[in-house]
Amino acid sequence: MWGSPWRVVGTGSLVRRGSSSTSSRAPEVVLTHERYPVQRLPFSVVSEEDRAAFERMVPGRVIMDPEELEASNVDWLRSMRGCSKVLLRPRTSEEVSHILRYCHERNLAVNTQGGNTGMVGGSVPVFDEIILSTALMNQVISFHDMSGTLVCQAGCVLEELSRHVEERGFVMPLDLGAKGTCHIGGNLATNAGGLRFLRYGSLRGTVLGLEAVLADGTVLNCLMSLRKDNTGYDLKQLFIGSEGTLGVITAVSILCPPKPRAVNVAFLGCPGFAEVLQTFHTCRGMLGEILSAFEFMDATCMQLVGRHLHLASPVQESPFYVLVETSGSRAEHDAEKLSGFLEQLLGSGLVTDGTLATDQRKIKALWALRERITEALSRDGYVYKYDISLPVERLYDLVPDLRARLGPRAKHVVGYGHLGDGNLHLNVTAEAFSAALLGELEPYVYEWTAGQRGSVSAEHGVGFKKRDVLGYSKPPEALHLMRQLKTLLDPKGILNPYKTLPAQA
Ligand SMILES: O=C(O)CC[C@@H](O)C(=O)O
Ligand SMILES: [Zn+2]
Repeated sequence: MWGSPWRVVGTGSLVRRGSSSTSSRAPEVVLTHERYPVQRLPFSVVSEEDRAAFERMVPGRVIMDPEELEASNVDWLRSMRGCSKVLLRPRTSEEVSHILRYCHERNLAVNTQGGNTGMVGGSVPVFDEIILSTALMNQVISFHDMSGTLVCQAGCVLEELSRHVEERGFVMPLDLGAKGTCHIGGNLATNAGGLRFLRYGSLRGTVLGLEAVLADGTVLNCLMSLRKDNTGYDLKQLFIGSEGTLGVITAVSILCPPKPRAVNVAFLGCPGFAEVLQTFHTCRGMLGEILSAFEFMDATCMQLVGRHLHLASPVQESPFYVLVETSGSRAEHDAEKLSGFLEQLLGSGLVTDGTLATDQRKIKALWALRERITEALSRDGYVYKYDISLPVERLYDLVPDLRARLGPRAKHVVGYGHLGDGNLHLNVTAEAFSAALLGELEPYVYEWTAGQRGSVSAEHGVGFKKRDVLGYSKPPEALHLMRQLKTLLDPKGILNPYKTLPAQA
């Protein structure tokens, strides 16, 4: 019987707290330019006179204290370290404009930073770039109850926005593990994907407008709230996913869908990846439009979540686990549909055990198992991260392949991710960073991905770490056009240098 194996687990946290340095044995982070071959570009060095000028622009918000700077010079993964000596905290677009106009004139490089939760080194300086933090640009400007349109400053924390719109009967179309820390501006700048992608699609579709400050200080106000605006080039799209290299996003207008009245989550154990795929196929067909997430993780992920975060599996040990979420409008009807469907899965052998959660606390606990894998991995050692898009039927092939290839040189090789979006998170952990291990992983992983016509970055972006592998996913003509756009919008290249575009020979 389906009824008996269902068990529910205790509540878990959905917030990515602080940096991953929670482990007491976290090794010192070496300077990025010592680990990777990169030359400082000829930008000016911040002088006393510059500091005094910034102090006039953002009084009391020019940070030079080394301890405060430390948190912004090092990325969340503790894999990159810049050596910026100045962090600025503007409150308004006007202040951002004054700062950029000045930096443009003085040829000073700027690294925009939101919550600093990025995975590809895009949010931290590589050398001594000025850090422009959006932390104090955290005001909700308006919310329109009729349309569900939220307009806010770029530094609002995603989870706070979620709360704001949920109190009004709507949801943010974006949700991700770092929600307690990441900023909406950073989400747009990286075109973050996350856990609701299957349901609400890309941010490119739900963002209605934005305001950005260009490298020379020009404020580009495209903060529209219209569903339809077919007036030529859609300039906001240039800034979405540009990772702070074309302008600084200062405000956002985003369309929030109505909050689903009935959310249910099932957590299932599957005997193999073929069964995971078949379960997805069946879910799509049977659950139809109420299917809102389909995530998977392998057994090693579950072991690490147990070992490092003490979260217990709610189902019997299995080679794979699947999290299925439904979001609909009729609570009982949806729960019945899901439960009937799951019984069928169990009967067919696609699933060997499962648990169903219909109340908020249990739903959160099940999501925590999936959302907190990143945190568990960060406590396992140094993490090599790959975030790739692949044809769904090939999604897991690379994981056993790498396990065999790397043998004991890797501590763990895991695969998990947004199966419904064809997005694998392939992570390899080791005791410490090793250039030799990196050399075995790259370009192998990227060549393999390109061989499947996949993308070397499904949702985490390019940042610093992937800038030289874009050629695996984009033709030379596209890279050339990207560079031309960069030159047009940021002729001196002061905005987030060393990121997103391949290094020039
Ligand atoms: O840590 C990772 O590799 C993935 C992070 C995030 O995109 C997730 O889906 O949990
Ligand atoms: Zn993800």
